Formats: sequence, C-alpha cells, structure tokens
Amino acid sequence: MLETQNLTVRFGGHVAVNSVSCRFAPGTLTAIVGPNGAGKTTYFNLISGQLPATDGTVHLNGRELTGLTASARTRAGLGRAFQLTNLFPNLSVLENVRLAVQATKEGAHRRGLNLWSIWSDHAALTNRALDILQSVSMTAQQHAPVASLPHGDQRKLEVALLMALEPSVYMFDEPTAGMSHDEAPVILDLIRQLKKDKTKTILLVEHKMDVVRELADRIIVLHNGTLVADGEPGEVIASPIVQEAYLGKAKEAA
Ligand SMILES: Nc1ncnc2c1ncn2[C@@H]1O[C@H](COP(=O)(O)OP(=O)(O)OP(=O)(O)O)[C@@H](O)[C@H]1O
Repeated sequence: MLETQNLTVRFGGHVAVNSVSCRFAPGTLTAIVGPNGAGKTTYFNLISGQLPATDGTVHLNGRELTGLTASARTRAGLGRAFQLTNLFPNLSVLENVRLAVQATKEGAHRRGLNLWSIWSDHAALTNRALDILQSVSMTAQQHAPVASLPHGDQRKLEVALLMALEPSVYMFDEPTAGMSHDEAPVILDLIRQLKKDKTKTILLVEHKMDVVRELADRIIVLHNGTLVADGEPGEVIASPIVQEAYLGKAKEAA
C-alpha cells in the first residue's frame, strides 16, 4: 500500500500541493486528473522523491520514504517512467534491459570476482532481460541500438526498463504525450498488461479522458493543489468539479 499523509509543498507563498492524504492499494490503477497547474506532476515529484516535501509523509508498505532520495525510493519499490531519460542510446535494446535487470540484482554482485559467478550471472541476467523483451514484444529488436528505434519503440523500451526493476508501484505521467496516433496504443496496451498483475499499484496522470475512463479503477482530482474528488470513474467524471475543470481547460485552449 502506498500512502501519502498531508503531503504538502510550498514554493514561496504558493502551495502547489496542499495536504494531500491518499492511499493507493495494490491491484488498482488510479488516475490523477485536474486542470493545468493543479499540482499533479508536483504530487508525483513528492512521491518519487524528485522534490522534497515541505510537510507530510510518504509510506510504502508501512515503510516511511519521506526523507529518502529518489534512487533510494526506486530501490524501495517506486517505479517512475521518465520520458526517455533513462535509456542508453548507443547500447542495444537487450543491453539496456540487462543493465536495468542488473541494477535490480545489485546485492547479488557483492561476492567478489569469481569467473564462474560472473558467467552464470550474465546468462541469468540475459535470460531475464529476454523474458522482459518478449513480454513487450520487442525480441526482434534486441540487437538494435536504441538510438535507431522509432520514438514509439523507445518509449515502449522505457516501460520495459521499468518492468525490469520489478517495482511494486508504477507511476506514469502522461505516458502517451508526444506520441503519434499509431504509437499511443502500444503504451496503453503495456499498461493494460501491467494491470493484470494484481500485486502492482499503478498511478497515472492523464489528461485524455477516454484513456482515463478505460483504464482507471479510481480517479482522484487535484485542483489548486488540493484533493477535491476521489472515487469510482463514472461518478467522478460526471461530477461538477471535473466537468468544470475540463470545460475550463477547453475554454483556455479556445
Ligand atoms: N519547482 C517549482 N517552483 C515553483 N513553482 C512550481 C515548481 N514546480 C511546480 N510549480 C508550480 O506548482 C503548480 C503545479 O504545477 P504542476 O506542474 O504540478 O501542475 P500539473 O497539474 O502537473 O499541470 P499540467 O497538467 O499542466 O502538467 C503550478 O502553479 C506550477 O507553476
């Protein structure tokens, strides 16, 4: 269970996230919606440790993460997708995934230099990496340098790297942003696939209401940094606050 309690951050006089208390259970996908500037990405940053909180706490499975760095939170089980910043463009697809698998198994490499264990570990890491590539249907591209892949495949690989870390929480911030009409379904398929694993908690910041409607088990709404609605998707989407927020957004765009 991921839990934030009174999570708050102030920038000068501006409260970007205002005392947000929420629990996210394994086996649920929660969409976080709200108008531009509502504090959705900032809330993500506070959870994943990119930004220190002014107040409040973050716990994962009873363990307090609040004072930990972002990398320590990753090791604790928080997996956040960053758009392409985690990829090594000059390495092959397989090498990228193998490195991510290796990072997860870090503790297993403290036995000192032993040629047998290096060889057998390498084989085990490769097999695990190949399993992951198979689950994202990228086996055929395993030897391609990442830089040569189309944008959509690079984004897909990023999800594969996240899967390699075996997080208990997956955090996606507008996962299809900047993707073409053809590319977006691939990422949404991967999220659908992750949802089948009932031990995982998934958080999704998303503006596209059709995507939210299809994927979310629950929606929370942030408005001016405050949690203003939380519930079953149909109910929340129909609520005046969401209608107004998205109507407001449509007016802004016009
Ligand atoms: N590092 C920062 N310093 C100052 N203000 C910040 C900082 N980060 C975010 N903010 C402010 O906090 C508020 C919330 O921003 P945030 O990016 O979290 O909104 P959002 O809901 O993710 O918006 P969008 O849907 O447009 O991505 C905004 O007013 C933003 O300007």
